[in-house]
Amino acid sequence: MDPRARPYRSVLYIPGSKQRALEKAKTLAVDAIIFDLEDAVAVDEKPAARALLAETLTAGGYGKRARIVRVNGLDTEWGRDDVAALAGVGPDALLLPKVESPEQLDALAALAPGVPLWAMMETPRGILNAAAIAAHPQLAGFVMGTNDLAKELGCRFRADRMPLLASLGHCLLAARAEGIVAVDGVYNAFKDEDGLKAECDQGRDMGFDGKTLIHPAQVAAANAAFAPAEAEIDLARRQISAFEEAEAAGQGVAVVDGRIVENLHIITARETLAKAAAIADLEAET
Ligand SMILES: CC(C)(COP(=O)(O)OP(=O)(O)OC[C@H]1O[C@@H](n2cnc3c(N)ncnc32)[C@H](O)[C@@H]1OP(=O)(O)O)[C@@H](O)C(=O)NCCC(=O)NCCSC(=O)C[C@H](O)C(=O)O
Ligand SMILES: [Mg+2]
Repeated sequence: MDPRARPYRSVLYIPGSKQRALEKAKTLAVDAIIFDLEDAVAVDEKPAARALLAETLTAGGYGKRARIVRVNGLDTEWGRDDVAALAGVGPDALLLPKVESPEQLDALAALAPGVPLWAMMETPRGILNAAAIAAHPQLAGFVMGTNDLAKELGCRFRADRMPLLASLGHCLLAARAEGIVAVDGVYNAFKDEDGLKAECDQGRDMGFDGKTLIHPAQVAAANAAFAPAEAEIDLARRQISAFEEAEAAGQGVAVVDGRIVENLHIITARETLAKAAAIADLEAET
């Protein structure tokens, strides 16, 4: 199945230790949830969070929201127990942090056969190996870990994210080459609506499928930024109709709003309409 067939506009992290937030998520209009056992959970709380998450996911109640579990790295004392407890409770994917090589995914795949895997891209070595990681046969998605990446690079946080753009673009190339999902990193200042909107728009402009979020207040902005706008849907329809008319008249090119429309634009137009339909389906059921 095409991993990009479903929307990933809003992908909300929830610390696996926070029962109230785990409940709250059942009411939020998110496309996907990352149930986190890694950095959002304190060391002393990890075993209890793992047990709570296994119980919570077994009980269900998350509707059509994609359920992604971020386990601890397999080189930590918790990683293997996380996978043992959660691979069997029906997650839509397991997310491995700080992936640097396809061999790390092999190790996770051996513990979770058949479960789709996602990779956090957040270290310089991981970014450099993005093409090989994206090509792993069980991999379905990348999540950009821009906090860890900024830490590793020693760069400053800037509104335009200039220091991170090479890494973001490199991972997008790798994801698109393999047809997997690519979700942008988090925006830490969760009360800054304007800043969040600007960063969502930048991620959408670059080609990301959506944005990872840390707070419910961020959901609406991400859903809006990563959905096709009404004007884009209208243009897609008009392009398809004009191109079909041109083809019927024996021509390979149409003109819409003063711009040429060729077969390649029709592929994009159809993808826009398919994405809008997938979002409508999801919103009808969550
Ligand atoms: C940032 C927070 C610590 C803020 O928490 P809090 O002060 O409790 O927020 P509010 O009081 O405004 O909460 C209002 C209600 O919303 C619920 N809530 C809060 N956050 C979430 C959430 N993430 N998911 C679901 N529900 C949430 C509260 O429970 C309140 O509910 P109610 O009382 O019933 O109305 C907190 O938001 C938080 O912990 N966020 C997640 C932080 C996190 O997951 N961090 C790790 C991921 S980021 C990262 O590591 C990325 C990557 O690896 C990298 O390197 O970049
Ligand atoms: Mg991280």
